[in-house]
Amino acid sequence: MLDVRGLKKVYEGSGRRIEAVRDLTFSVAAGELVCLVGPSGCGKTTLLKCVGGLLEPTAGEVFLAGRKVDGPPPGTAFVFQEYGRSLFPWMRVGANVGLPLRRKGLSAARRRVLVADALESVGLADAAGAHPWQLSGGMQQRVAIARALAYEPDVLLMDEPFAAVDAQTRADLEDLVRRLWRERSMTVLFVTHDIDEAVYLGERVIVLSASPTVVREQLRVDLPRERDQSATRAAPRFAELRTHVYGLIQAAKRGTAPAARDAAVDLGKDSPPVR
Ligand SMILES: Nc1ncnc2c1ncn2[C@@H]1O[C@H](COP(=O)(O)OP(=O)(O)OP(=O)(O)O)[C@@H](O)[C@H]1O
Repeated sequence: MLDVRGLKKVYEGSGRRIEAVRDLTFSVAAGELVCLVGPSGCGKTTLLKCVGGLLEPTAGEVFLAGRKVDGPPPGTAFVFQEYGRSLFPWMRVGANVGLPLRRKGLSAARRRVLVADALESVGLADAAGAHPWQLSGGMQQRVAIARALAYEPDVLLMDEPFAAVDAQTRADLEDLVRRLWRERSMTVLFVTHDIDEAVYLGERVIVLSASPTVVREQLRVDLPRERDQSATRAAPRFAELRTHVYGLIQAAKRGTAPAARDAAVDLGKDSPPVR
């Protein structure tokens, strides 16, 4: 579905040259929910923008459903971290959610159905007439998710979408993403710097190195498909996986290989190979 091959991104300008992403290669299968996790500043946002066609790679290529990405691909929706900036404050919630649908050339009646359905999916059926600033941060982020859903994307790209909400709201939104992923059979690429969030949400976790970024390891999350904030996070396997990823991230920050004991943990034997 999604193929990232030899992706490199160098920012140049004002006499500075920053190699944000060095050489990234990985694939995401159709209908997979994959979390990308890495140290702060390792180029996660840069990578996601390249995948979403918002930024041109310096080298390498991104393919989506077999087509090379050279601009925002149809069928792809973004949810960003900064919901406050991604919703238009002067537009009501329903209008915000329906805005991208205008590009699809749908009838007004069909747009109304999609907007209502998306708001219902995120538990905000009653909020269509409100302005974003009348809602809490968590509700605003649910509006941003509804806007992405209304577009009926095949691929949902999420860039640290819950970084700015409180812990309880975050847990609810994590469960919302897993539910919507299952119900709508979307491919989801979810970027986070939060290790627990990556392991809780993902069917697979791709761990990135520090910048300039490469894939450090990929591991399959062999937790039950039905996840629960209490039971899953208390499971020994959850602890094992998060400890392993934590070790990788710490080693990435130091620029060293992970400790031998940690590397020996039986993890991700069925993971796709890192190419
Ligand atoms: N437009 C830009 N111009 C120049 N440098 C940039 C630009 N955007 C990002 N960078 C640099 O590229 C590197 C990676 O940044 P990026 O935002 O992609 O990382 P990140 O992993 O998403 O960060 P964080 O975890 O803090 O959100 C950083 O060194 C950053 O300063």
